[in-house]
Amino acid sequence: MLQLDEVSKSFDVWPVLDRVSVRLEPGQIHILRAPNGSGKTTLLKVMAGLLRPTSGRVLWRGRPLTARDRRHLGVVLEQPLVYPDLTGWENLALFAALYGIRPVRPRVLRALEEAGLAAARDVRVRAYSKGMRQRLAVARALLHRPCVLLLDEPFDGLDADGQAWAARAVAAAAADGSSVWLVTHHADDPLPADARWTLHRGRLLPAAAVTPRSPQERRTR
Ligand SMILES: Nc1ncnc2c1ncn2[C@@H]1O[C@H](COP(=O)(O)OP(=O)(O)OP(=O)(O)O)[C@@H](O)[C@H]1O
Repeated sequence: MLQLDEVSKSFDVWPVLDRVSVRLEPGQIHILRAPNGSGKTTLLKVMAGLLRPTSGRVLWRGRPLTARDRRHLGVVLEQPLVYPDLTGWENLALFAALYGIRPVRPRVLRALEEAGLAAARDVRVRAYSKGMRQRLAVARALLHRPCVLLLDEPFDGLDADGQAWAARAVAAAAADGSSVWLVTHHADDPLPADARWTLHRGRLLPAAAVTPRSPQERRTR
C-alpha cells in the first residue's frame, strides 16, 4: 500500500533520513520508537506527503503518492490538525464534507460520542483542554476510515480512558485492514505490533526483540 523506497531527507547538509525503505501492508501495525531529534516526525511527514524527500520515492499502491491519494491517509501530528475557532462538531463536519462522507450527521455524532466529546460538541475547540483536543484529533484522523493511519504520539495528553479509547479505535481500524504507523515515546507498546523500528543516524532499523503478532491475533478485511 504505502511504501518508501530509499527515501532521504536533508534540511542542511547532514541527512535526517538516510535511504529509508519500508512498506506498510494492510492490517499491519508498525511502531517507531527513537530518541528526540532522530527524525520521527520528519519521517511521518514524508510518509504523509507533507514533506518532499530530498531523494527516493514515496509510493501509493506502486505509484508516486499524489495529493489526491492523501485522502486514503489519516494523520495525527504533534500539533493537532483541528481549527480552534470551530466547535468540535463543526471541525468533524467540515472534514466529513471534505472527505465526501455521507451521511455526515450520524457519522460525526457517533465519532464525537466514541471520543467522549458529545457533551462538548458545541464548544469552540479553543476552549477544549489539551486532552480533549487530542481526542478530537484522533477522531478526525479516523473519521473517513483511512487505509493508512500515520500517528505521531496519538496518546499524548490523553487520560487513561482516552488512551484506552484511542488504542481500541486504532486496533479496530487495523483489524479492519488499515495499516498503522505509530510513533511513541512510551516504553510499553500501546498496541500489539507487527514490527518495531528505531532510527539511528537517519537509518530506519528494526528495533531489538521484535515479536510479530501471530496470524490468529490478526483479522483482516
Ligand atoms: N523544517 C526544518 N528545518 C531544519 N531542520 C529541521 C526541520 N525539521 C526538523 N529538522 C531537524 O531534523 C531533525 C529531526 O527532527 P524531527 O522533528 O523529525 O525529530 P523527532 O525524532 O520527531 O524529535 P522529537 O522526538 O523531539 O519530536 C532535528 O535535528 C531537527 O532540528
